[in-house]
Amino acid sequence: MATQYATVTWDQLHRDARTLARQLMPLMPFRGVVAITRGGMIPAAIIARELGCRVMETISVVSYDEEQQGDPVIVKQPDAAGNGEGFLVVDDLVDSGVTARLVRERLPKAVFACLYAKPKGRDLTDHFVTEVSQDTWVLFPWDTAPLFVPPLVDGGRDGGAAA
Ligand SMILES: O=P(O)(O)OC[C@H]1O[C@H](OP(=O)(O)OP(=O)(O)O)[C@H](O)[C@@H]1O
Ligand SMILES: Nc1nc2[nH]cnc2c(=O)[nH]1
Ligand SMILES: [Mg+2]
Repeated sequence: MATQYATVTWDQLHRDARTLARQLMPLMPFRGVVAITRGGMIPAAIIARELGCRVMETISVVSYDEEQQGDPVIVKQPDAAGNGEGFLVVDDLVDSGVTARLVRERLPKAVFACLYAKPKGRDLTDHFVTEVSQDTWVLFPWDTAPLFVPPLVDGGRDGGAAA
């Protein structure tokens, strides 16, 4: 169970996706990009734009219900990617590594990249931008919304420092 949360803004996500694309430039060209849905779709689109990739495929793995992990199942196959040769697989993050392991079994020849990596899953990704601790739950911009926080003088929590 996560003991802390890290909020990623749209700006930060875009910067991190561009940083990852820069890391991947030496591996060009790719035949296409495979996004692990759903979390990998926006990072994959940003990276495909930076690398000039027009061919995009998806693989859908279902394993989490909120923060609770179950057995992973591929509910949509990446048929256009064959065994992954020449393809770049993109996800938002690796946590336990369960999703990445299953996708790598399905696409053994692909290069795997994600924005954020927790220690347990780090070795399952070929590339990542930032490591976060295992007990941190990353909140992506599509998971969150800006909220009104009452001023301290009105009895509000410390919205800036403690949020
Ligand atoms: O390394 P793991 O422990 O497998 O966790 C990482 C996976 O979990 C999240 O996806 P999720 O299953 O929540 O689905 P979503 O992308 O559709 O939100 C995240 O987007 C990764 O794909
Ligand atoms: N949003 C989100 N989904 C996850 N799936 C596995 N770990 C995480 C995480 O830290 N944040
Ligand atoms: Mg996911």
